[in-house]
Amino acid sequence: ASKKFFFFCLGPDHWHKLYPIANGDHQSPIDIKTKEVKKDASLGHLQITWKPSTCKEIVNVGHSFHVNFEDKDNQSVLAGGPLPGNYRLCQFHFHWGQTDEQGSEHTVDGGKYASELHLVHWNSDKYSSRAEAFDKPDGLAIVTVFLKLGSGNENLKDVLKALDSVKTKGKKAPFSNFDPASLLPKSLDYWTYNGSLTHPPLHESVIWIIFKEPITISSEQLAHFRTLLSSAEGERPCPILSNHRPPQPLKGRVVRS
Ligand SMILES: NS(=O)(=O)c1ccc(C(=O)NCc2ccc(F)cc2F)cc1
Repeated sequence: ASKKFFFFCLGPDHWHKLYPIANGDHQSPIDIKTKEVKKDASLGHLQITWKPSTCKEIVNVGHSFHVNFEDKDNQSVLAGGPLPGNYRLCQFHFHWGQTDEQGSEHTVDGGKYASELHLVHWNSDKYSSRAEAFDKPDGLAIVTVFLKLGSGNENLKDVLKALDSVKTKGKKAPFSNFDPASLLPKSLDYWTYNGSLTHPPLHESVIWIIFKEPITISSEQLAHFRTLLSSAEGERPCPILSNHRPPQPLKGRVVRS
């Protein structure tokens, strides 16, 4: 595991040596070229049922932080849109950059946002756990919200405050009764395409659902993300200044809306 973690830290250009799928045909993120998006009338509305009571804890995973949800039953689920059935919410996390001018993983017509929120769900109709679902082509559905540099986001305050209790790698703290729907934009119009996890093990197991409308985040809130440490308690502090993978080749895939 430490070898894998070491590789992780070498950065995206080295991952293919340990994870050959990094050069696969369904890698994420991608640049969304809006003129090449295909309108698909068969795509329905998303059905989002997230229960704040299933929110459980916040964890420093070394390269980011995860807010984990209780996923032993179908209380917080996603369905509709491009999905064949129910997908259970298991965690959300953010990606950010060294400066406010970059940080998102997906880009739109080459444009980068300051940050990107991923709400990770697994196919609980077909698989019995997230671990079983994680490497299956229809295993995961990740709802994505762009964060545009602007005024402070009131709904991020609780998450940012909780960050102060998980500063160092491996630390976790209780985090309950948070409503992830408070981080959604007004419009639920979305793009969708098939891709992968954006960092190792890079499984090509993700149905991506990306909202077109961003929410906002302030420069101070972004700076707060960057105070998170990849170092463990007692080690020399090493801030996580950026954790976003650059866009990958589309390889003939079609983005639909
Ligand atoms: N940035 S992203 O949204 O694309 C993303 C989401 C989740 C994970 C993850 O949990 N990886 C560890 C992991 C944990 C368990 C498991 F079974 C497989 C596995 F990849 C990686 C990337």
